[in-house]
Amino acid sequence: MYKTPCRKLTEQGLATCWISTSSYGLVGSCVFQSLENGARSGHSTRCLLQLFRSSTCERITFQHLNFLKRQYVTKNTRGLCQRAKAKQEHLVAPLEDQQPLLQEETVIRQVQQIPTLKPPPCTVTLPSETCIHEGKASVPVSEEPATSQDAHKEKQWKEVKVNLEDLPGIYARLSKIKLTALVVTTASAGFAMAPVPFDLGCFLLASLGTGLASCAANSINQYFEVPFDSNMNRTKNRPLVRGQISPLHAVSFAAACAIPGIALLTLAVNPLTGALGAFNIFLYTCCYTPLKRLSISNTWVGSIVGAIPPVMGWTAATGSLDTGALLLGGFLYSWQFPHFNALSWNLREDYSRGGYRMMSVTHPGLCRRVALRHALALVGLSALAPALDVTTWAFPVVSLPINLYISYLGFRFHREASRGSARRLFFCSLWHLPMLLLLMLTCKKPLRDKEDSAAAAAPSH
Ligand code: HEM
Ligand SMILES: CC(C)=CCC/C(C)=C/CC/C(C)=C/COP(=O)(O)OP(=O)(O)O
Repeated sequence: MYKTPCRKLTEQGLATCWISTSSYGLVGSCVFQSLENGARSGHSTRCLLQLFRSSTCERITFQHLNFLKRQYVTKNTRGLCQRAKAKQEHLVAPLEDQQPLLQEETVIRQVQQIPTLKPPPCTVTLPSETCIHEGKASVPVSEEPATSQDAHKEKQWKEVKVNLEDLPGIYARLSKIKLTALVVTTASAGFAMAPVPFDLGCFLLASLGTGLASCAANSINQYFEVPFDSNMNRTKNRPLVRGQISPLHAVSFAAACAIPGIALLTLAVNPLTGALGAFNIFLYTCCYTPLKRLSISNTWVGSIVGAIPPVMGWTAATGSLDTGALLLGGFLYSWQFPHFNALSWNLREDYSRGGYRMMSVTHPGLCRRVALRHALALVGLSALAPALDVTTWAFPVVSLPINLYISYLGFRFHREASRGSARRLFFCSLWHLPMLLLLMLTCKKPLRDKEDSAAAAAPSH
């Protein structure tokens, strides 16, 4: 009886391991965020945060890591405080609208004529002047009438406070949750297609680990692309671009997903699957993401990233990398070209504004040819499946209609090069993949057939 290579860790040991690692990371990032929120509002929380931070000022903190300095100047690091001077009231920023100021001045004059109304003295702490670790007193601002205080407050740099109930939605968008869901589906299909008895525990652990790894990869990808995403209509509302969470929070979330995810895959499934997951995070964040701005070859690298999850599903079930795993990966590899090339066709302006090197922008003919070529490749791969003993011969027949349809749309996209043909091909790709995987599962080669054919192939003594 075939024993799946799924490591038989005790359930509670495994659960403890995962819960402790990921909850530390997640709780850590939430606590950090709520402390940061609290520090802005309450003095006691500020002392607590100061305690937390001053206790770590000798040790390396996140703020010392260069890559986090880039986007946001944090308030609590000596070298990072901006020495902005409080803006003189009469100096108005060039982009500021003069109108409200004129109204304010009239209102101020009216207010000053009313003898009883004396606005209370106010002390406003300017963020750039509140280097918490220096414990600087708040900078007193001369007594101003109420309305201009509001105007003054309006001009101040404000940190966006995260409401804890918004975090699930923010994390979902950081993880590109719909893309991650389909990635996990492909990994599950790879697991289910493997020629071994189905192990539910291993299946769930492999799916969870792959999903966490995908969430981590997408979060890091978005962290690296903040400056460019802000230039694209499609991505300008992403959490980091809008400042809904800090880079430190996003990176903590990515770590809180990556560490337990890869640990689950390595310890609870098998080292090969864990290694593939870690490699894929590296490939997506450190190869594909920078390549997007350098060369059109990024799409081929991205297709490898998308092809690895079904291979991980197969290796999770079998513990080995064989032709069936590569076939599943081949399906995903080819599927991504019609999927993305069609999508990017209607995003050419956006992609060029974001400074990305995409075929649709620089090589439009190649973009359409590659999409058609790989749509047709899906027909060929479906015929290969029974030859490699992954499915029965019914699969190429039942999958032919949807493969011919996506190829037809690919042909129209290639010939017409219109927005409509591109949109139809992209949306077709979103249902074609799950449908193809479902048909593959229904046509999976029965195990006993495999054992019979293996026995028949074995030399008789
Ligand atoms: C070369 C590889 C790929 C590239 C360049 C790519 C690119 C994209 C882009 C730019 C979008 C639009 C996202 C948005 O609306 O902001 C998208 C949507 C999507 N992609 Fe891909 N993708 C690739 C591979 C994959 C893979 C491997 C999967 C899953 C197996 C996938 C599943 C999806 C899904 C489900 C959507 C719709 C998500 C939504 O509407 O929010 N993609 N893809
Ligand atoms: C196990 C594991 C690590 C799986 C990772 C799977 C994964 C994240 C696949 C995505 C493939 C891909 C290139 C998407 C486009 O990203 P993009 O940056 O071009 O999309 P964007 O422009 O919308 O940000």
